[in-house]
Amino acid sequence: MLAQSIRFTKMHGLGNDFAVFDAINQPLDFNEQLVRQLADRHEGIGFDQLLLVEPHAGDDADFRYRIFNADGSEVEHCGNGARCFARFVYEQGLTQKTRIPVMTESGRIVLELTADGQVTVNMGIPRLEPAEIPFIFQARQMLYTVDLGQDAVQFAAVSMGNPHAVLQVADTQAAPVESLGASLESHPLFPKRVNVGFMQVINPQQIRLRVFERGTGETRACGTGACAAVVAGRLQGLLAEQVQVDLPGGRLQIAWQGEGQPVYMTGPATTVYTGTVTV
Ligand SMILES: N[C@@H](CCC[C@H](N)C(=O)O)C(=O)O
Repeated sequence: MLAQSIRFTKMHGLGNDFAVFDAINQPLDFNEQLVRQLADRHEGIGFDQLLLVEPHAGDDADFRYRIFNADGSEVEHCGNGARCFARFVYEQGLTQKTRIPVMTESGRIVLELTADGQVTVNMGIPRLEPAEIPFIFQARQMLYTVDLGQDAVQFAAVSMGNPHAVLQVADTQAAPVESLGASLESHPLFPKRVNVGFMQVINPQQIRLRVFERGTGETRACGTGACAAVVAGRLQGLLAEQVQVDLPGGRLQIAWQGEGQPVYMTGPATTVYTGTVTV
């Protein structure tokens, strides 16, 4: 096959980094192996996720937003990526709108570029039934206990379009993010694997959070993880409607009125550089 040079933009949301590709103006054909190769931080571009901007057929959204983890798996949603997606389509002149409806694998979300340079995303309504996460458990519970061999762990399970387990910890600095994150990520009770958040409640308006992401490992920030943690914390009566989430890479504002309502996420989206890569 002939080598092809393709344009991309390197972006990040609080240090959760992306290569964003415009698949409207250039022909692209990614597969799992190519994504892994491009994600390699020594031999590729290096990123946590690859984001694809595609046309959307239908008038319910302006674009199709696709997401691939660094391990090549295609996933349903990415919150930090959604903010970068909005900045990308606006900066590249693919839209003049500042309120942009996009279609993801898990449904329609709305991205809004705000006057202060931030991006607010209506992240949709969280799903809590085990089958919707998906999580193999008979009935919905506020907290689930799962045996991991020597230890039993307790967590809340939330789908923000993608699956999350949220554990409460006394101190995120001391939390076993790598070891426990990896064991839960691929636990057989989560047939599509899971993102694992470690949440420290500072007060009802503030949490600290570290996330071991499915298909990537620990990232500096996880937008859907921040939403899932606030949903889990609110359902347990620990958090207020507006919560500041402090991640290793910086701060997100999350707002959730309660069950049946969408979650709103606000934070920055940064363009780093534009380049070409030959594949
Ligand atoms: N970094 C993301 C989430 C990316 C997808 C996730 N790893 C998954 O597999 O569901 C975010 O900001 O939400």
